Amino acid sequence: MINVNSYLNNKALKTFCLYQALPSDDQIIKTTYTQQKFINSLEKSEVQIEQRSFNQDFTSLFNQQVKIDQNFSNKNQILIFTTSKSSSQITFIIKIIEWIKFDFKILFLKPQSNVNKAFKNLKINDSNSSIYSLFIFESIDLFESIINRECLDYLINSAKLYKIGFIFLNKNFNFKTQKCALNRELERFYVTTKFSIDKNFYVNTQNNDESFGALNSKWDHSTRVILCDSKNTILKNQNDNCMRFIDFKINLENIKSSVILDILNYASYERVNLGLERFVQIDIDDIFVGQSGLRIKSNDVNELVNFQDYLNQNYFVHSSEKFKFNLGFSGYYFCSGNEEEINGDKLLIEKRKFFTWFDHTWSHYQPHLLNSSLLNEQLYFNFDFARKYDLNTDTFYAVSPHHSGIYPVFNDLYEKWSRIWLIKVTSTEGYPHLRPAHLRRGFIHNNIMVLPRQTCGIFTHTNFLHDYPRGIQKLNDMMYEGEIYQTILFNRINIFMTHMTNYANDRLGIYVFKNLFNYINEWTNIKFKYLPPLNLGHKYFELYPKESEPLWTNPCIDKRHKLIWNLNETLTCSKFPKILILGPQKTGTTALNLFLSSHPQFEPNLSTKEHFEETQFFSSEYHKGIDWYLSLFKFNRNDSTINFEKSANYFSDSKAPKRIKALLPDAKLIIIYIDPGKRAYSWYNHMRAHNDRIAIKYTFYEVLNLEVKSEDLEMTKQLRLRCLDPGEYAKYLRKWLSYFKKSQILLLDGELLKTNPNSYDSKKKFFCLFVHGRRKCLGSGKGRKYEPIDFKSIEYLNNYFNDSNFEFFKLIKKYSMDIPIWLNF
Ligand SMILES: Nc1ncnc2c1ncn2[C@@H]1O[C@H](COP(=O)(O)OS(=O)(=O)O)[C@@H](OP(=O)(O)O)[C@H]1O
Repeated sequence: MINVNSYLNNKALKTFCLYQALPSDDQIIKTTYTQQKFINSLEKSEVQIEQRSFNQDFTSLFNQQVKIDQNFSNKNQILIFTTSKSSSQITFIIKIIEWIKFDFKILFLKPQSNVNKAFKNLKINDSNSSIYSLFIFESIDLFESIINRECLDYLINSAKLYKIGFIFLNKNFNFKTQKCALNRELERFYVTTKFSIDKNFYVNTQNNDESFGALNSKWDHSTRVILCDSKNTILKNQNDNCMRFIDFKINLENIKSSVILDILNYASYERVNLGLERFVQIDIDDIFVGQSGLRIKSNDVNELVNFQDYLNQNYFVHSSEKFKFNLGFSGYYFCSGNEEEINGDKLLIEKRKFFTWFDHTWSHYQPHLLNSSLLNEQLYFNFDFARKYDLNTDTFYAVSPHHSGIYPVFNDLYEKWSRIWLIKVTSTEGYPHLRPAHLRRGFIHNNIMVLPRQTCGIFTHTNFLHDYPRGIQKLNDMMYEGEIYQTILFNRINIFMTHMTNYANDRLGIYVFKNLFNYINEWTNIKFKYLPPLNLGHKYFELYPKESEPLWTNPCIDKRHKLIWNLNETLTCSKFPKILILGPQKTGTTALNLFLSSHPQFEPNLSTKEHFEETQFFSSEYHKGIDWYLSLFKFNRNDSTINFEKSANYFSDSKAPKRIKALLPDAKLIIIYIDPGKRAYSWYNHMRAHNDRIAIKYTFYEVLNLEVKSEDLEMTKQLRLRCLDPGEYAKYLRKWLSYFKKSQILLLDGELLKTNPNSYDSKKKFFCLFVHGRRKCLGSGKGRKYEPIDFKSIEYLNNYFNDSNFEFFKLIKKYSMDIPIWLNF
């Protein structure tokens, strides 16, 4: 047995045991555990961790498995413990958490799991303290089955102090929620029980333990949510009767979505909180577009104005801005219907000041199908139309037909929108994909904010109640607790898409929003708000700043995207590279690039003056978009040609793994390793060769030890970091393995790449190719001649990289990858 004090003072242990929950060493010592247990727990790995973050990874939960990502910044993470991916309760709760955009992690546990190891992997420490607000267990049985659970128990002990709530799901209880009623007095929750609590409803009456007395007896409006522990095991030895434990003995799908929000809110000590405000913008696309017989007439226009008033008087009562329908027009079709419809168009223009207006292209053309001058025309003609009829287009907002050009982005549209219409905000249903709708997100590209757009069950072809696809009941179901209702409940900002014909004929647009708003008003305390599009855009990215940077997905694997992408002969799916050489820098990546290129089946990216041989797309050039990226690759001559690229800084770039995963999920990745000390020295010499002031002025050893003048310190630190950091191979390899399967990654020993006999050039002192009978070596910038590394630096580097190399060694052993010759332990 080791001395507990010294053991607990060990930094590793602090991080091991959810340090966020441990305010001081004194308190840590209260937890008693033995060394053996600790060691055991580290040995066995029975747990997998999946990191989920709303803007990091859009593929739905079960499409891919992302393990251990230490790069979590969100403070209000939810940690989900489950045995399987297929538990319907877990799937359901995850969908809601994704919908409301809270970050979460999933711990996959085997029954009887040792959870300590998983907690260690979560690497929770001082700097990311209080990261969790809620732990959700698949069931109470799973919770109880966890062995070696010191950390978990400690966490429970300190749950109240650190405000971590617990929810236990259980699928065997069929629960009805008729007794729910709205309490208007409560600001915070949507639905609560009205008067007294029905004990069978929320509170488990079996539990008579005194420690629960306060919870059970003091249940009232202010206690708010469910607290119980049927088996009386979790809280048994705790004196804390105020912990927020929630045991769901219900089937989640049977309870109201608003109750689930209440519960998440309550259990997380209000940190999972969407507030009650819901911003709603309703676009009416295709104004003036539509077949004669289905278009709006005068009475439809009057009805639309009346309905807008009705919404303002009844539902947008808390909004400082008056709600206005946002009308997307195509001027070319103005007055193109029958006589009654022409009057309708004219009346709409007469009533123009009641609404806001936006460009929907002059003749409803899809921008991606137009060349530059036609696109100009489309935008200018509509612009002139707006001026002629004095339309209120001061919204900085536009939407293109069929979302064309918005996502996948068509740079020409973005550029012309900005220039001609001063557009700053748009919306689409297509980012990252149309389905699943709850994962739709926003992004900013070329200074245009792209907001997610929601559907509300009505489309251009749904104009009559009697022929609503699969019956009107289907539409009603969507409004009453179904998808449209949930859309408003779970999205703080909603932009709905409707069409002109939805306000003519049976006026399904009015039918849907009247009933929907009424139902929400009756059953929740939601406060509807309106903001003009530009302000709404700012609000969106204020709420979700992490979404601003786009994550490009591959249009070739999404049918809808493919249809509205700028596909032509030079831009085609086969151009996407299938192999990426990731680096790190100075390991021989150029040599490998050359060797591969000389093979007739492999085609490297084109080099241009601007970026030489490396595209660096997934690191620094990402904002240029995929059309730019693809312009750097040749159109494939035949099916067997494989495009590839090498950008040696991808390896240690923090964003490259996520970006490559999103665009090229099946790519093969090549990583080359040499002794990290040699790599560091090679980089130093590379910088000297590029006349870097610091590298010229100071020796390698001085740089490593920061033995420099104070005015050079900052720059030397940067150089030192570039020398050393990419050599921390385990750290980066682990990250790549959290995004890609092991089978997609090829590790190459850079020393072998140098020494593998092919044709050794005694002058160059490296292997060179023979192409058409002539020797082809790499240029003078590769395989430089410089002084051998000094002994003190070698010693320094051996020391510096010792732990990291050992980690790397263990990692590649664990994944049964080849161990490089230079790495021996
Ligand atoms: N065949 C052949 N010819 C020349 N050089 C070779 C070859 N094979 C591997 N090497 C080693 O590659 C080192 C340069 O690595 P990179 O090409 O990855 O550098 S870079 O990051 O692209 O700048 C380069 O580093 P230096 O020796 O420091 O110049 C070489 O050690």
